Amino acid sequence: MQAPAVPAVQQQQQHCPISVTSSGSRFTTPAVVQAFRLSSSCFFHSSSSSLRILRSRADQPLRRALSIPHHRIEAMASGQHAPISESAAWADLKQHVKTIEGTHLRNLMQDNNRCEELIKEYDGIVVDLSRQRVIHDTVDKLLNLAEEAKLKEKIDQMFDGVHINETENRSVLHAALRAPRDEVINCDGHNVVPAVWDVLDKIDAFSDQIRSGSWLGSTGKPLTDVVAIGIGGSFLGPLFVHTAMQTEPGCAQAAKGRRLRFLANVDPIDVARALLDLNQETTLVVIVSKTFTTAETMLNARTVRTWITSALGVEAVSKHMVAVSTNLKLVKEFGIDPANAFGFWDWVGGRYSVCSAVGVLPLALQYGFSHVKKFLQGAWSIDDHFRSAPLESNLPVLLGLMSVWNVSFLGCPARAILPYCQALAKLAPHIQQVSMESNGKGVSLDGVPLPFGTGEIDFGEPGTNGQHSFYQLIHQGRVIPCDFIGIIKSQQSVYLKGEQVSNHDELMCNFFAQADALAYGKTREELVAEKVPEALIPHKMFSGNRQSLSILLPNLTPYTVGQLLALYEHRVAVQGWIWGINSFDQWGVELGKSLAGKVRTQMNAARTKTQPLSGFNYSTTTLLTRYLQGKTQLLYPDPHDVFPSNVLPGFEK
Ligand SMILES: O=P(O)(O)OC[C@H]1O[C@](O)(CO)[C@@H](O)[C@@H]1O
Repeated sequence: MQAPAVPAVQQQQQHCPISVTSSGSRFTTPAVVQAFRLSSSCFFHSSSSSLRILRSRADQPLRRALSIPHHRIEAMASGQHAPISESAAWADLKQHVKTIEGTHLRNLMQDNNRCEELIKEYDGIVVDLSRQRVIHDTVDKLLNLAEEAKLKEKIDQMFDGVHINETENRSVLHAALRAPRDEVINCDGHNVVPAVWDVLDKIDAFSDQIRSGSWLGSTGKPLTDVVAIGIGGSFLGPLFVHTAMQTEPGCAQAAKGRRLRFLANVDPIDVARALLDLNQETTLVVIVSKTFTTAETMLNARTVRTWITSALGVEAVSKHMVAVSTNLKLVKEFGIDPANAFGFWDWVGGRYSVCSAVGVLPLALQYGFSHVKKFLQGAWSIDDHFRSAPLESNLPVLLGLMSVWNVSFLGCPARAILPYCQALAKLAPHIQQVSMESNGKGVSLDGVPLPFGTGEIDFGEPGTNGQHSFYQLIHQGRVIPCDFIGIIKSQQSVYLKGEQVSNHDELMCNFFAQADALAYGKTREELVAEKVPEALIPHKMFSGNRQSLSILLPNLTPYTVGQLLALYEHRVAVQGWIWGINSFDQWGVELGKSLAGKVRTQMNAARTKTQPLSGFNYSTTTLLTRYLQGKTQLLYPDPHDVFPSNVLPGFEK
């Protein structure tokens, strides 16, 4: 690795007088040097004499000489951190963009040494970064940026249980959820690993009771079907892992005769879909909510409780409903025996909770705990790598840095997640939440508006389906950095006699082809050589030079699913730490929730007392009025229970 670049301010220092005269005052050398030191650091501290000088009325020539804007001096004085974009490492990367703009991946890919340097491997996972628009220097400069952002310290702080989620005053310890029994991970002075394993052991025993039939429903029948009710992080992660495990032969075998459904949306259509063909007598309902207050989840929980009790009576709740939450008080108030509740902790963020009981319970019920344990072990393999590997060979760090490079320097705010594996169909929706809820922020950790955009717009579909959908835009329209994810040994094997390749090989041919198509493109010369008519040449040209990265997994087992999950989770955290934001809160979801509450109150008043709407703008009033006048709506007051009635047309028996 190269030596860190000389920070811009230090370069200035070489040209700047060592003492500055301002309004007749002469500043001493140490003050100027100290100011230089402060301005070259990402972290600014108050109470230094240089700050007092800089804030004084006589400071203007000095500030100008140091290129420090007044608002920054004030921020320094109040203890705020400078945005990373004011660092020398950031400026150096901005400058470096010009060098990269003079390159093309078509040429960069010919440098085998470069490619070799950019292909990384850990615990069976190969990450190929050679199709990123980077050269050796770029990686060095990104590592300088990581150093400037104190990335290593941030990673250590996370694993040390420091309250890095500052706005909620919480630790961020989802890694502890998959730590081996003998690991020590402290939060507020206590090792949390034993408590994690208490819950895992409880899930192991409970899932075994359900699966073996030693726990029966209220009418004495085995509970073969599970409906997990939850939304956001209490849904997307478990759905992703379930979808990935469903077709894995060992898991499929273990799940024989069982069904796992998810109910997330408050839309009654989702209720109908989740309950279709299920029988209350053989159904176990798991209510999953970290807070146990989420409006959608709680209405769905009450709805399904009614579905259970209307058929089996109120006493059936104790046999047919369990809960996963950090709020065991509300679980009890809901009517679920605390003995049938599986807890977790406020140091687990909702979108990082799939390795807590949130995911482990429904998945263990479906596949048995032993399979889920392997998933946790896979995630821990990456956790351990993340906390201990040097940054230059640390997979989540490198992935995160590449994303920062693409978003903040190459101007590509979106990212496509393209698994060439149908079992990973729910990876992109899950990572959408992990990434966008974490990093879609507008202010720094200090609450200061950031002068650059953060976060990525994540979307994706499995290949090759995506190829027949949005890849046109990726090839000839906008530049969207792509993550290609391929599997060496498929969960399923099909080879038809007489076909050139097996079905999985056919899929993977596309995986390999797409990355090169994006990188190389197709030139006018190539088209001319192919005798393409002149009029069509502009339409058939591909600029190429479109970056992607490839992740190759040996197979798709619970273990590698865990690895993939942790890889993305930590990558997102790396991005957030570089940008200087809090990736672990989500205040941006609150406003819409509270406005929905206001609409709910008025909706009820309008339906029950035909009260006129008030306080809404013209647009909302018009649409709400039209909605309320609709003839197909339920009429209040006649709140008959939903089940068994015909309010779910098409699904009644
Ligand atoms: O698990 P809970 O508390 O019901 O929250 C569900 C989801 O709602 C959010 O708070 C906001 O969408 C997510 O962060 C969370 O995963």
